[in-house]
Amino acid sequence: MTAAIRFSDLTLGYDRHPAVHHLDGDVESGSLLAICGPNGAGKSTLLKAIAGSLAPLSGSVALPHVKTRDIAYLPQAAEIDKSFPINVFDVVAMGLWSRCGLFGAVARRELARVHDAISAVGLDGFEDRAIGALSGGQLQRMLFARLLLQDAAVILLDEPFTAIDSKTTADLLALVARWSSEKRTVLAVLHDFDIVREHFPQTLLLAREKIAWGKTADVLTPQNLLRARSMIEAFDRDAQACSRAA
Ligand SMILES: Nc1ncnc2c1ncn2[C@@H]1O[C@H](COP(=O)(O)OP(=O)(O)OP(=O)(O)O)[C@@H](O)[C@H]1O
Repeated sequence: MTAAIRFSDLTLGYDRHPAVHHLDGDVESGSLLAICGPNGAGKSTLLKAIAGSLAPLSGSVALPHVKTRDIAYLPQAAEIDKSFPINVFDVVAMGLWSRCGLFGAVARRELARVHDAISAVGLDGFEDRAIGALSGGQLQRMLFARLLLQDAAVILLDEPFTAIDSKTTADLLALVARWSSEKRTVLAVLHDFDIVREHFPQTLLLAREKIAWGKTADVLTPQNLLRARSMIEAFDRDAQACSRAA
């Protein structure tokens, strides 16, 4: 197997308070991996480290065959500033930044690609709409259009279907399936186990450390889920350092 992402004794945290402890393992290139776990388990923290926006406290996360520009990251909806005065077209066009530069003009030939991406997520006619005037589902469709244009080898999705209706979820899951068929590596933080069981062959169950990682049916067992919950409930918020030896 070729590893797209390699975790080596990875410990992550904020102000030296660990949030993810001693994670080891490889994410296989082209795999479709769900990251599950209770609130506060460290799932978003892990995606941020893979995206390169959070440096490890110790250990490493490596993407041996992937350039930084080849990672696309969809943050949680709560992290998007909807008051920013920008329209749908311009947000989606930002998906081209690795080719045009962040503030570069979109070349004429690229305009069609932006329109195609907007169309692919069902937002035809919304090009000039300010993002503050989009519904939650429309906003998520727009962000998926941007991901489409990024054309990345590794795609990180943080709770992509939270508060999204079933039709929009189904449409966006079809895009995830398309990315997977194109052999891209897709990691998604998800709370809906029905979606995970149906659409994600592999799962990492996290509760500040790895509880289980492998085939989804083997990971999402009542025993593992109970263990994950009790790990989070037992967590000492004031702990300065990891209690396990590195
Ligand atoms: N910027 C930050 N500064 C300090 N602590 C943080 C920060 N972000 C997250 N944390 C803490 O790190 C721990 C893991 O948070 P994280 O957001 O990764 O969890 P999660 O599994 O994604 O949770 P949820 O399901 O609630 O989104 C939590 O205890 C959280 O309070």
